[in-house]
Parts: sequence; structure tokens; C-alpha cells
Amino acid sequence: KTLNESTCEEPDGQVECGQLHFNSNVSGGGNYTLNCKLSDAANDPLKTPLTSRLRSSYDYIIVGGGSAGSVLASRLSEDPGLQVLLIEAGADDRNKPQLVIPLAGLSTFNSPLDWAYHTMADRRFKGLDNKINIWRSGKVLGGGSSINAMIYCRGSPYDFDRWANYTEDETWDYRHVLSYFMRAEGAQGDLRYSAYHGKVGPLSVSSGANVDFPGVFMKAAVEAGFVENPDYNGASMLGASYVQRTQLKGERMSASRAYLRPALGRPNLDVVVHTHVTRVVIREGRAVGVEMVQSWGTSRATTFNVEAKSEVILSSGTVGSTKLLLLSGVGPASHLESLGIPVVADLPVGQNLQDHLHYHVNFQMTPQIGVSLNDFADLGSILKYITTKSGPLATAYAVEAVFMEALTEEAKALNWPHLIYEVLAMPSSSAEMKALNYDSETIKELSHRDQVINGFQLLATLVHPESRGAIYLKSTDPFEQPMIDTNYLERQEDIDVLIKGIEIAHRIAAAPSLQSIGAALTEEFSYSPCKQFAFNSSDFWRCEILNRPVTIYHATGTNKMGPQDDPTAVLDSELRVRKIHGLRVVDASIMPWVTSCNINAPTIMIAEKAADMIRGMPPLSPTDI
Ligand SMILES: Cc1cc2nc3c(=O)[nH]c(=O)nc-3n(C[C@H](O)[C@H](O)[C@H](O)COP(=O)(O)OP(=O)(O)OC[C@H]3O[C@@H](n4cnc5c(N)ncnc54)[C@H](O)[C@@H]3O)c2cc1C
Repeated sequence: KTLNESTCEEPDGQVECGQLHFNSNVSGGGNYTLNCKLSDAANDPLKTPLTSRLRSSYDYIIVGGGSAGSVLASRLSEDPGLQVLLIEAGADDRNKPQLVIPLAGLSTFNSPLDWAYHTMADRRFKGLDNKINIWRSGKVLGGGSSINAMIYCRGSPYDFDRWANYTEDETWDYRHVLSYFMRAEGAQGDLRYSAYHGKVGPLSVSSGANVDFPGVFMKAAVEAGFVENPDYNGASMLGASYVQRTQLKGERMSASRAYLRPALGRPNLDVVVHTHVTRVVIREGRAVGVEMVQSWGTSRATTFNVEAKSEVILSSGTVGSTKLLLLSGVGPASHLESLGIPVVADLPVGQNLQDHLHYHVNFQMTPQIGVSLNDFADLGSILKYITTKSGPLATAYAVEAVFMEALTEEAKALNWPHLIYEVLAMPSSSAEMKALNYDSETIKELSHRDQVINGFQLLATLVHPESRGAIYLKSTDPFEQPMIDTNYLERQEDIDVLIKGIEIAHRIAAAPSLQSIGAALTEEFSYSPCKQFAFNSSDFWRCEILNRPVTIYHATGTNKMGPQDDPTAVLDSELRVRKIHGLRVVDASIMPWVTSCNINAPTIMIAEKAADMIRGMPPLSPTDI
């Protein structure tokens, strides 16, 4: 069945455009094809492909048009006196309905719009195919913000005060960064009335439920001891809240859509896509430009060099920026020497890797309320979305509420959660487990989940991991994926927090409101690798957690900023690469510690703040509420 008419077209005739396919197998319903005419499908003057119109030099070259790069390109090009070039390895994001209809973003996984980085095998992760994780990562304008779950969460004030303390730079404290969060934000609905939210910024943030489901969860959370919190980005993070989403009127608001698109017509901003930067050119301790390879459609790859008069800014994401620094001779000397790369600066690039992991606790329930798995792809939902831009297709990948829990009195006083529960209004399925790279044996053993039509998941998330991983190069080939040693769960403390998280998830499910709708664990048995342990014992959960750790794609920290005298820091607090002139990193990799929540909002804040630093403007005045 075809539901609408398409006007979408890709400039190079590549696929991905205009159509979305929904398969509603569970309900026995048909296959639906949605041809989209999108409100944002304007004829923006994006320059594709790379042409002779490119200049030989720019004041600023930004590598990577993701969350941070989109903000920087927009803010720096506000100054008509500056020539700015933004280089993106992935595709143009316009005319792609899967990047607009919120739930449809899931279809980008393992597509050409996803770098799909493979981590190194870890023999402890027996339930994962080849014992690896696959890190989703947007290879498209907007980067992660074009494919992410759209949860808008800034983090705890303490996160930023801790950064400021460590870097000895007070402009990173909460009061200062709050001004940048607010500059970025264009709050919608009730959020507009809060003093903690920005009203006129480009990044739209919406709140409120899309399905009937979460009301009962909020009630259950309160019964289980959480306070109801109207705004986790407000006075306190802790408690149970409806999720806030980077969306406008039911459509995804990526950083590209918010920042880059309105800037595309500026004569001083050039943007190229399908163009992969292979190296930063560094001469006599100064970054003077970049080398890049362009491959467009079937055309032959071409190598170009472009010069930077002022700075090269790496916004290629935690994996991409780390890889580029290493390829350019900036990194641990012994590692670079082992690959024969001349050492330009011996710095701890790639170390301090941190990520957020979670454990899915799966529940079934009697089908009295809310949505079922069928509802996410059925004709009713599609029509609801088309007519009202709401319903299951508008959810943040089915996350409708979040509960945040601090485990100690000290953390409670700091407003600093140890655990976050994302409440997923959807039961697990083989398709989901496959996307998480569970191995076929595990999927087979858990295949009874496919029979659960009404259910939900509590994603217990470890917020402050103690374990640290690292990223290295496998070779000097710029197109080869790097080695990502996640080192997940190396520290017992991390496992202990997740076990506690599972306990609390059970407590929430035991609350009267959820019991009244028949909430029960989807499985109460030990699957093969953990059979030697009694179900529900700590050893059992430890085994489960270690067997298949699941990331929520929050890799950070590999190019951390720090104080001048700290040999573990790659950048100074103005995000300049130490020992090199004219080179900065501005993206999620700069965080010394991962924030207490999802990382898109803080990455956008970092780029907003960096734009002022780069332009030599004073920081925004602190906000005191
Ligand atoms: C599936 C998924 C779900 C997520 N859910 C959420 C969520 O709900 N809420 C939240 O806050 N965060 C979420 N995140 C995390 C968040 O979106 C990212 O951490 C954030 O986008 C990182 O921004 P960045 O600018 O550091 O990097 P990116 O946004 O990844 O940008 C890097 C850009 O650089 C480009 N690039 C890389 N290498 C090169 C090169 N050599 N040459 C040229 N270009 C290059 C990439 O293609 C990309 O466009 C999620 C992430 C994923 C993948």
C-alpha cells in the first residue's frame, strides 16, 4: 500500500531517499510503503559534489559535520569576514525521511549512513556475535544527532563543576555552561515557561508522552520510591520524568537541521559531503591544512589538499577525531612508532575511553493498556503520524520516560545519579537482539520474546563507569576501522552498580500499578552461559551482564581537555591540541568524564562554547537561577 506522494530526489541518484517500508508481521498486517513529502526538503544550496568553487584556503576548516561540526560551521560563518569549510565523510541529510520520522531512524543502523564501528573482540562477552559490540555512529550531516534516540538530557550540574575544577577553568562550571545550553535551545510547549530552558535557540526540544504507556510507569516509579520530577534538566536531575526530545512538531531536530541548514546559503560557508579527511597536514608544529579523499557515487576517488589560514578543527566524533590525530602523528609515541608514523607530538590520544552501558530488563504484561509491538509499525500508527505527527512513530525510539537514581547520600546531595532507567514502551524481539549483535545461539534461546506482544523494557544504565578503554590504529590506512578496546566492565564497581540497577528495576516492576497490569519478567531462567548460577542471584546477574554488555553509544573522553600540567590531557581547556598550533578538537571526545546522561546536548553545548573561544569572544555570562 502506498500512502503518499514522493518528491524526494538525491542529487547523485543514490538510494535511501523518499521511501520507507514498514513490515507489520506480528499483526499479520500488510507491508506499507510510505512515500514522503517532507517539510524540510527544500532546495538548499548544499554544494555537491566537491567542485572548483572550493577555495584553496579557508580561515577555518572543520572536519566532520556531526553534532558539534554543524554548530561550529553555523556559528563561525555568522561572521561574514571568515571563510569556513565544513568537510563531511558521509551523505547529505536532506530528503531522507528516515532522518525525519523519529522511529524510522532505526532503519539507518547498518546502512551506508552508519559507520558501524566494530570493537575489538573480548572473550568475556560470550553472548555477542564474534564477542564484539557494534558502535552505531552517524555517517551523514548531523552525525549522531541524525540517527540517535533524540533524548535531550544535559547532565548533572556537578558534571560541569567537576570539569571546571579539574581544568582549573571556571568557564566550564555549571553556571557558565548553562548559558550555552540555553543559547542552543528552542524549547517547545510547557518547557518554554521554565527559567532553565532557552526559548529562541535553534535546537528545538519537545516533551510529553507520545503513547498512553508512561503514565502507569510514572505512578509505579513513585510507588517504588522515586520522586516525580517535572524536568530533569531543571532544578534537579533525580526522580521520574517524561523524556525530553530534540524534536519539532514530531520531527527529528538534528544539529544539521537546527544549525547548518539555515546557514547553507551563506557565501562564506562551503560544505562538502562524501569527502573523507585522511590526515591533518602539520608543518613545523602548526596545522596548515588537511588532506582529503572524495568519492561520489561511482566516480573515482580524488585526493585534495586545502589550507587553513587560522585553524583546523576536528569535529569527527570520538572515534573519527582520535583516528585523525593518530594518522597525523599526534598520539602516544610508542604506538605511532610501531606503525612507522613519524611522531609530531607525543600525547595520550585515544586513552581515557568511556561509554555508557546498560542492561535490558524485559517485562511482559497483560494487554490492557498502552501500545503493543504491533502498534509501532501498523497502519494506524502511520496514519496517526501523517495526520498528527504523534503516536509511536514520534517516540524517542520508544523511550517515553526516564528514572534517575543516586545510590549514596553524597550523590543525592550533589544531584548526581549513578543509574538511569530508560523506560522503553516496547518488548524486546529477535530483531532488536540482532541489532545489538547478540549471537545466534543467544537469540535462539531468547526467541520466546518474539511471542510477547505487550511488554516493556527497563534499561538500567551505568552512568559513571570506572573502567577505561582505548582507541588505537590498526594500520596507517585511513579507511580502515581503528582498534577499539572498550575494556567494558573491567572494574567490579561497574558490575556492582548494574546489579543494583537490575534489583531496582525488579522493585519498580513489583510496584502495585505495574502488578495491576500483570507485569512479569519475560524470562525467569538461566540461559546457557549462566546456567551454573541460581536465577536472580548476584552471580547470575554478573554473568548475564558480562555476557552481553550493551552500549548506548556514548563514547567519550579520548581527547580529553585538562589543566596545562596534566600529562594525561590531550587538550587545554580552550580545546587546543597541546604542543601543536592551529589545531583544536571540538566534539564528544573532549570530555574528561562522561556526563551523567545522554551526550548530544552537552556536545552541542561544547561546540557553542568553542565557537566563542575560536572567535576570541568572551564567554557568556554565567546564569544564576
Ligand atoms: C544510535 C545512537 C543513539 C543515540 N542516542 C542518543 C540520545 O538519545 N541522546 C543523546 O544525547 N545522545 C545520543 N547518542 C549520542 C550522540 O548522538 C553522539 O554522541 C553525538 O552525536 C556525538 O557528536 P559528535 O559531534 O562528537 O560526533 P558525530 O555527531 O558522530 O559527528 C562526527 C562527524 O564526523 C564525520 N567524520 C568522521 N570521520 C571523518 C573524516 N575522516 N572526514 C570527514 N568527516 C568525518 C562523521 O561522519 C560525522 O558526521 C546516540 C548515538 C547513537 C549512535
